[in-house]
Amino acid sequence: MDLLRFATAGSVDDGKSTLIGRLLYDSKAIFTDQLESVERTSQQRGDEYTNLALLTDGLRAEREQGITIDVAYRYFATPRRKFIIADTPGHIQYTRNMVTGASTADLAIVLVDARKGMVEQSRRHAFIVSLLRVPHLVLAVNKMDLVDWSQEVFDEIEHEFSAFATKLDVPDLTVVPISALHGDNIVSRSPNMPWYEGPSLLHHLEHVHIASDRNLVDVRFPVQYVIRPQSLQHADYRAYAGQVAGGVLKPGDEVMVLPSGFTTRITSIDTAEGPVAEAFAPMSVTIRLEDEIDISRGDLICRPHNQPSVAQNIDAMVCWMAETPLVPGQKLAIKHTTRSARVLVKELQYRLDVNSLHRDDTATQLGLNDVGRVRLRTTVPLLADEYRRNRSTGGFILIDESTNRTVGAGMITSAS
Ligand SMILES: Nc1nc2c(ncn2[C@@H]2O[C@H](COP(=O)(O)OP(=O)(O)OP(=O)(O)O)[C@@H](O)[C@H]2O)c(=O)[nH]1
Repeated sequence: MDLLRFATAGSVDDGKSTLIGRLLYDSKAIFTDQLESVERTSQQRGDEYTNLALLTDGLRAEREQGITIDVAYRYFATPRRKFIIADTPGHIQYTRNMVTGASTADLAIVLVDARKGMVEQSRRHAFIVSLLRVPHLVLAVNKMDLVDWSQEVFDEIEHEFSAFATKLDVPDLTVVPISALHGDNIVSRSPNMPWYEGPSLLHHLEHVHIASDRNLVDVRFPVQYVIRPQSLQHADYRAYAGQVAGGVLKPGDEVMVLPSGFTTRITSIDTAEGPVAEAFAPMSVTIRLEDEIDISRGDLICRPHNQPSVAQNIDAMVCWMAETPLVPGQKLAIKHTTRSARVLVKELQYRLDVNSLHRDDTATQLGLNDVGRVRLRTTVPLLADEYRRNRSTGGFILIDESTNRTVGAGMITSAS
């Protein structure tokens, strides 16, 4: 069954937790005992309705014990599709959380409160969705019950948001009026808003076409592990494990290994479920090759006539996620696909104002949650594509070597 990964974004209290709770509740993915405890707590608190946010927040609280991860993943399924929700807490360090949650998403839902309309954060969220090139964007105008299900209010928000989205290069935008609390337009079309003719939110999530979002053209297989069994019996066995980042690989295909440049052929492709006749993104597979070539972690398998850049000069858009600013001259560690290196920040070309989309080329640093364009020089070459071509081989993270914390996320605009 096909899988849709999506992320949610909204300002505090826009109703993100309630929406996720509603989707889980209505898709019956909730364990009965968890549900009963939520119902009990709601009653104790004197809530008029079962407070679905308690469900999400309860799960979230569990996860927050585990410090390192900022994003919680939740799963649910309908007969049509499986879903993974990247649930990112809205308040603190929102850019960082959003980048983490949305970087691998097929779709992002930006929530706004119908009473407040578009606020600065809505613009920022939409901008980050476009920067990360999440292929599908949904604007969910929530709390329609609190504006009397008004078409006028909805139209105005839709209009304002669409106007901003056209400046952003958002390929696919759907706008849905909902009430997460009452379930309107979540699973089925709401009788309270007969003027709305589009799909319910879940219907859209189930039907949005994602198969063609994948890059099936450029074969990219960053090697994560070299598997070499110890036993003498299998002394000649060697296989390369990793996740396909692009293209379609098949046994018999001629391939090139970078950076060495040697060519050979694929003999077989294995998965946890056994051998397969072809592999494509985002499958995790083990590949065997005809010739014994010296390959190590961080190398990349591609087709001889379709290679990524082997580059040390990287121009990229960077979302900065640390309190201490990014400044030219700084040295950082970089993680790009399965390869690690160090970089020097050579130049900050401009900082982008996410509200006006204005480029400030007098900026001398990037602060927490800032986005800007930088020029980097790496210690070893990266096997890189432009982010717009491939989100895996075009993306990277920057790490502060003294604290080992992720301080930035980057999208490559050019590599040479
Ligand atoms: N009337 C009404 N209230 C809603 C709706 N959706 C959410 N709320 C209420 O809005 C408040 C905030 O909802 P949450 O789901 O906790 O908001 P959130 O965006 O998840 O907030 P954080 O988890 O803190 O980021 C709660 O009191 C909800 O009951 C809605 O459709 N209609």
